[in-house]
Amino acid sequence: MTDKVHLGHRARKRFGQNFLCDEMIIDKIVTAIDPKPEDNLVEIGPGLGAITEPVSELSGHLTVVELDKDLAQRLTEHPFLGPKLTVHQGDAMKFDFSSLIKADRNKLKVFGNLPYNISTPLLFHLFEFADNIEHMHFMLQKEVVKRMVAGPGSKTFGRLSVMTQYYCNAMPVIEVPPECFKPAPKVDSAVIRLIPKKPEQRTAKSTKILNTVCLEAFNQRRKTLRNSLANLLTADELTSIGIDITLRAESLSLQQFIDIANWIYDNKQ
Ligand SMILES: C[S@@+](CC[C@H](N)C(=O)[O-])C[C@H]1O[C@@H](n2cnc3c(N)ncnc32)[C@H](O)[C@@H]1O
Repeated sequence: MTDKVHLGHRARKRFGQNFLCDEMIIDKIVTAIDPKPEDNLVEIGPGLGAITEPVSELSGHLTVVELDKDLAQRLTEHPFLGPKLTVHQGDAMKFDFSSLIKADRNKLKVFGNLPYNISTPLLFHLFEFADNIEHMHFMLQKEVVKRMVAGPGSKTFGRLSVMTQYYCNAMPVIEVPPECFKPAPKVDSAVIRLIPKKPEQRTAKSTKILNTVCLEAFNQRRKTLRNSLANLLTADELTSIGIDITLRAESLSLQQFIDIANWIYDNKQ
């Protein structure tokens, strides 16, 4: 039970609270973020400030978005940290990250040890702001990181892989065992670096359609594309785009997913 109380705060499971307590890992994360005074830094879920504090020492200022009212208040009132922070108490999944871009401010550098229970929808929300973001560093479940970086042919290649790689160049940077957190999660963790691609590299005419194609294709991943995509296109239509209808979703490249989505956009809208 005592494991659940860290720095006088009882961890709330519903907010996905697992606080980092390993100085070496914190150091590695801060080195990966490489904070500078001119940076427009944003942390999601600062919690008790494990990463916030060393980042603020290097940057002088950062914005934080924290859902837990007690933790947000604790940070605001913190004698040393408080003055260096702009604290937004609220849900990062509803936060308009573009509101932090001001004429005199650089693109955002976003980071956080994310609440694992909402990490996928939160990542999708952040992808919407790809044009406002320079880079992101997130601690996630190692399984999620594996899925994000998986390529065609891999068992973990799925919608999260396609959508992550559509928006960003993604690379795992640090592996983190459970004992580096209080309380310790039941799973291994890893930090991923995400660098949004330039708008001209993101050639889907509708990301909504791209997402739908992924949902349909991977929903029944053991089926061939002729069957799994039957709700969206006929076998002839798929063949006309150059897709082998006897393949499964896990064999398609990112570009082929984009080609299918753009064909639907051009012909079925
Ligand atoms: C895994 S903890 C990380 C805390 C701290 N950054 C650390 O590394 O020790 C996740 C943090 O995200 C906060 N959180 C949970 N859901 C959130 C949401 N929807 N929006 C913003 N913050 C959230 C939690 O309250 C908690 O502080």
